[in-house]
Amino acid sequence: MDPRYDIQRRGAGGSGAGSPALTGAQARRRKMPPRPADYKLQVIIIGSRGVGKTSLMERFTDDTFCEACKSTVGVDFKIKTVELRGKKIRLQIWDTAGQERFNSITSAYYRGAKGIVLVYDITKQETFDDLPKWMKMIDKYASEDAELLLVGNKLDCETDRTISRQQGERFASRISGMRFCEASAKDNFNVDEIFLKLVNDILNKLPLEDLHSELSSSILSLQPEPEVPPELPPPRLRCC
Ligand SMILES: Nc1nc2c(ncn2[C@@H]2O[C@H](COP(=O)(O)OP(=O)(O)OP(=O)(O)O)[C@@H](O)[C@H]2O)c(=O)[nH]1
Repeated sequence: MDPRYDIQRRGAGGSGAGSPALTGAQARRRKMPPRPADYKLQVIIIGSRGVGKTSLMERFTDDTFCEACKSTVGVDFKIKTVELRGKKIRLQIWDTAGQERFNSITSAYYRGAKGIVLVYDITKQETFDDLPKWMKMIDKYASEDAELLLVGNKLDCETDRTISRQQGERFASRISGMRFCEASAKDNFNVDEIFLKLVNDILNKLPLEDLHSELSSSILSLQPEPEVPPELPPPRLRCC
């Protein structure tokens, strides 16, 4: 049994030598502290303006969709805890601005990401043509072992499609280890799969020592975490 949970149960149950036994009602009133996450992972979503990066993140974290989203300025993030393979994983998802003028800000977030979701819009040729430019950003700023997933978004707009599924697959197949899928943030199609598959691949790839260090950093972060990791610039503001 994982010793961490053993310690927590003893604390919460109060049945140790020095603690008086609780009545049933007292025990029910006393809340069990939430089980800490086993791992903490960061993933980043990149791609050209308007492809649906924010929409994919918000669909996954809050199950919401905004028809008229404001463009992201700089970066934003959301956290979602998922359970996978019996482990609790605290996923920090960084949503970046697609506009090139923010590249100097967004590039700072690549390094810590264990997974990168590169998004294009299946109805907009230019967002697909931009992919090599995003790959250059990945090569320059991301960790070499980051998991990569290419996503063709807006699958609900099939009638306006300009990029075939085969084109997306072909692009991904030319990049070592890159996975591919099509999705729709609007219709909530394949959105959970994007993030869960990525997390699963990250867990598969992490060497044992890394798993242990991810684990210890989770154990250490028992106090509330700062809204923004201190070494990073402040999150984006939304503009019209
Ligand atoms: N039809 C359809 N529209 C979508 C989908 N995902 C996003 N959109 C729309 O596309 C527009 C841009 O979405 P965002 O999520 O803001 O795109 P983004 O990539 O974050 O854009 P930037 O922040 O400017 O880089 C919005 O009007 C969304 O409603 C989708 O799956 N289908």
